[in-house]
Amino acid sequence: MKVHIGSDHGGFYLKKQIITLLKELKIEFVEYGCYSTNSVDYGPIAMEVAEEVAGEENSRGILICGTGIGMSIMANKVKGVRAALVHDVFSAEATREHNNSNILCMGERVIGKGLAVEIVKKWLNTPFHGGRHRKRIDFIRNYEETGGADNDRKNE
Ligand SMILES: O=C(CO)[C@H](O)[C@H](O)[C@H](O)COP(=O)(O)O
Repeated sequence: MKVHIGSDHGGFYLKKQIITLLKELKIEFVEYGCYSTNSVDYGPIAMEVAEEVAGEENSRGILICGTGIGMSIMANKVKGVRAALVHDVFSAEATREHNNSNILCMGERVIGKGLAVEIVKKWLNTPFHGGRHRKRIDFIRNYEETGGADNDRKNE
């Protein structure tokens, strides 16, 4: 698995700490901006990471800003991306098992390093459960591809 990791200025320090973790875990990664605490916009960074993840099989993304919200909104605009904004370990596990999320978003102004590290470890190591969750993801994918034209609007 390869991890694409980026942040804006609001997530810069936490990105560096997570990169240290990825090195310790010997996980291949590519770092994207930003490269200092100078103010930048999260949109272009989220877009770049999200497009890489969407275009490369078996890759994942980690995006960090002040809250994780701007990053997750932008990343989820990219077809094939399922970005999850996560600030607890339970959700980190659930979003892998249920949503097969391929991008993890976090907010440096929301959680500390210790919790963020536990979230990343859980998120990286938890497999997708498939089964009933697969058709729910297919529903989203179909919406992306067709605008929902033939999505069944009934909940079965
Ligand atoms: O997009 C965000 C909020 O949803 C991020 O937290 C940004 O990092 C934040 O908006 C940046 O704010 P700043 O006041 O420009 O540092």
